[in-house]
Amino acid sequence: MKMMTSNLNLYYGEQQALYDVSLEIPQNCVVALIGPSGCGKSTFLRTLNRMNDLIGGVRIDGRIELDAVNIYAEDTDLVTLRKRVGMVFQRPNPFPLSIYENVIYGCRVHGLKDKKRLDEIVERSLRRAALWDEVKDRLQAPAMGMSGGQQQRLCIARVLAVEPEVLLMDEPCSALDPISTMKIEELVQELKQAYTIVMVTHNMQQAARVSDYTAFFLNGKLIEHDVTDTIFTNPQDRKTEDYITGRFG
Ligand SMILES: Nc1ncnc2c1ncn2[C@@H]1O[C@H](COP(=O)(O)OP(=O)(O)OP(=O)(O)O)[C@@H](O)[C@H]1O
Repeated sequence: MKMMTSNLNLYYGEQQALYDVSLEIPQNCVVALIGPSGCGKSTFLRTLNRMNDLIGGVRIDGRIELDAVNIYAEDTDLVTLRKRVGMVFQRPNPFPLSIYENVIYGCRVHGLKDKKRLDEIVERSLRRAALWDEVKDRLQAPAMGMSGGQQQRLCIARVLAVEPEVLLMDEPCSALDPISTMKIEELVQELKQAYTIVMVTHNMQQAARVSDYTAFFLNGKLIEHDVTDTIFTNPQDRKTEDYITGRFG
């Protein structure tokens, strides 16, 4: 898997939200997107699997390549793209279905029916999402009855069930308590062995703890990106330094 953006600009109607963003996303790494509110982190994240297409009046130019193919090409199949590049949202958003049905939701959409195969996928995905032991005896229980942290891991299991290559996470811990947050952070560390993860976070300690690379955005521009340790100990740009030392944002 090789993903990169080059000279990416995005406009909401007349208003430009991203300026000339060029970023490479290395395989089997965690890339953290940081920056003050409104700087374009979520907008950038959503371009990577074309979720912005769902918003009226959005226009982009520049390129986003997945394995050297422009994902904004006219013949891109969006269902396949979003299967390869899955997304986890800020607030856990399970469907009002059982735990089991939540996990295999995407597989059903893709037409899979074989019960034995679906059972395997449920177990494998819940194990990968570090949730299996907590729910294996109540797979038919409603997902809405789980804790917020469990619901978020269920949403991760739901994405993993369709075997993505890239996982986009938009502040996946912002609605969670500290213990659930720690579990998700540990899980992200595990998952990067098999997946590539791009994560928006407001929390700089979290970026420092879990990511390999960090990209700092300000006013729609990518100011600086580098190995996470370098960004936090020896940033090149004064604006990055001001942000990570808490002078603004
Ligand atoms: N659906 C939309 N329609 C119009 N403008 C939008 C839309 N979504 C975001 N914007 C604008 O684009 C800019 C970037 O917003 P975005 O949500 O990407 O920033 P962010 O860094 O993720 O912020 P936060 O950390 O607060 O979530 C902002 O000026 C915002 O107002």
